[in-house]
Amino acid sequence: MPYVHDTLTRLAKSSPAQTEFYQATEEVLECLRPLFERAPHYHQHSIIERIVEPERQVMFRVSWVDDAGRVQVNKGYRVQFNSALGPYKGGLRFHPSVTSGTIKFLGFEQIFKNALTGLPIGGGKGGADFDPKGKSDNEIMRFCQAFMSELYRHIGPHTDVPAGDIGVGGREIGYLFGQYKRLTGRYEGVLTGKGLNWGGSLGRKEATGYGAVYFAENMLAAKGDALRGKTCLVSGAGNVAIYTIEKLYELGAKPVTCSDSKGTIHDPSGIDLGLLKQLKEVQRDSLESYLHEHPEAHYIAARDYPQDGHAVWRIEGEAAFPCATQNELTEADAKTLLANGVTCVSEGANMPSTKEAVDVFLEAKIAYGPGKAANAGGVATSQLEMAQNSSMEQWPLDKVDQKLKQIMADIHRQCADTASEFGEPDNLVLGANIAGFRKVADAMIEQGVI
Ligand SMILES: NC(=O)C1=CN([C@@H]2O[C@H](COP(=O)(O)OP(=O)(O)OC[C@H]3O[C@@H](n4cnc5c(N)ncnc54)[C@H](O)[C@@H]3O)[C@@H](O)[C@H]2O)C=CC1
Ligand SMILES: O=C(O)CCC(=O)C(=O)O
Repeated sequence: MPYVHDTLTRLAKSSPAQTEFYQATEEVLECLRPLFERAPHYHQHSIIERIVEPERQVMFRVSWVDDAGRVQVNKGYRVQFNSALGPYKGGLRFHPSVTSGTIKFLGFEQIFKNALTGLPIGGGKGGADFDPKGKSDNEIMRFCQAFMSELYRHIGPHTDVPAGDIGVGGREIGYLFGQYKRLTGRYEGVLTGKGLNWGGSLGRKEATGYGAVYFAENMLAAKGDALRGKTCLVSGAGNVAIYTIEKLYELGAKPVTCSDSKGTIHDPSGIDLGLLKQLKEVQRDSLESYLHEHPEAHYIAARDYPQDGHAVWRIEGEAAFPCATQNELTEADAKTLLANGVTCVSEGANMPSTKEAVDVFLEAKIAYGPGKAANAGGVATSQLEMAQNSSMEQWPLDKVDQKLKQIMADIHRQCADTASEFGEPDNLVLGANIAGFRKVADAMIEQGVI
């Protein structure tokens, strides 16, 4: 259909050099072809033209002073992509690779992910090209305060509610919240992922990883299978990876890998979760230190791995959980995973598989859960945090976890039903994109041209 090509050509002209954003857009638009054939009114309302354009983008300078007294400058972003279903909702990423294209791809994915949760949240994302690695606590605090000194004007509990993503965890949310409160004088649910004794929700920290594992369990159950007893490959070593590993153990599976930007750990007897948490959540150390406690484990340094792809995906296993970053799993990786007997891939990260890798999974008809469905448990639980904040309650952990489990089952059912409705029952990419898009597009039509 010409509209995919036309839209991408227009985007390339109006928003140059945003390759990750084009990749995310192309996937969604390709999936919408059969919907548009059945429902041409989406064309008449120019929904595609409107949905690929953020409602608002803020770019700003973040100036802060490092420990040596030097002034440092970074670039900050908040993209308020779509508010058809509710206030903008989505994380903040602090990583040196961040550009406006990164934030736009993440914000675009967030629209459909948030729609799939069935909760009243629109799509947004933000961040900065700031590198938290090697910074002192005081530098992190000063950066967060400087970042919020601009961001606070654009957010609010009923307009836009940021949260964490790569490089933004509980510590950063604390500093951001403190500065928002200082600037506005308001104590309100303007951020999620907050500390448990000042407005946070039990279960939010764990939710993205747990949700990705629940999603895998749903995909496997639909095929008469389960995670119990399976050897699992996990990439990343941050928030999502750690709680993916924790839930895999709880469900009787054996996670044998994790990775950070410097290298991969393969521990055939199972990743030592207590040690991983200590290294990454407390010491903020490199994974190589895992070997001090477990000299029998294998460490593959990223610099020694020049091939196309990532070391995690070349290790034998039966289920795979990419939980690090975008495009970390290539076509060659996907082929190796299949050759090694992987039958389930559930994406904790956003867009971790390249387009070619996704095609390999879809062709093989394995249980493949795309990020916008499989990792939606994090943002869904953020919305549960918003609900608790607005009613000034704190729910017990089992209530939050039951809701999370149900939300992940509902997302899986929606994706699977929609995929079947369009004649491709195994294609949850198609199902997720059409199901998410329909909700947003229908709301946009009902709300008029704005
Ligand atoms: N935190 C959340 O609630 C959610 C996060 N996500 C996505 O999950 C992914 C991971 O995010 P978090 O765990 O929150 O971030 P994090 O900052 O806690 O951890 C990211 C981890 O991935 C590793 N990593 C980054 N680049 C890598 C590379 N090229 N190779 C190997 N490892 C690499 C880092 O070393 C780090 O250990 C991202 O794609 C994020 O957008 C998705 C939904 C919600
Ligand atoms: O919890 C949130 O609001 C956002 C989570 C997020 O950034 C994501 O789903 O990618």
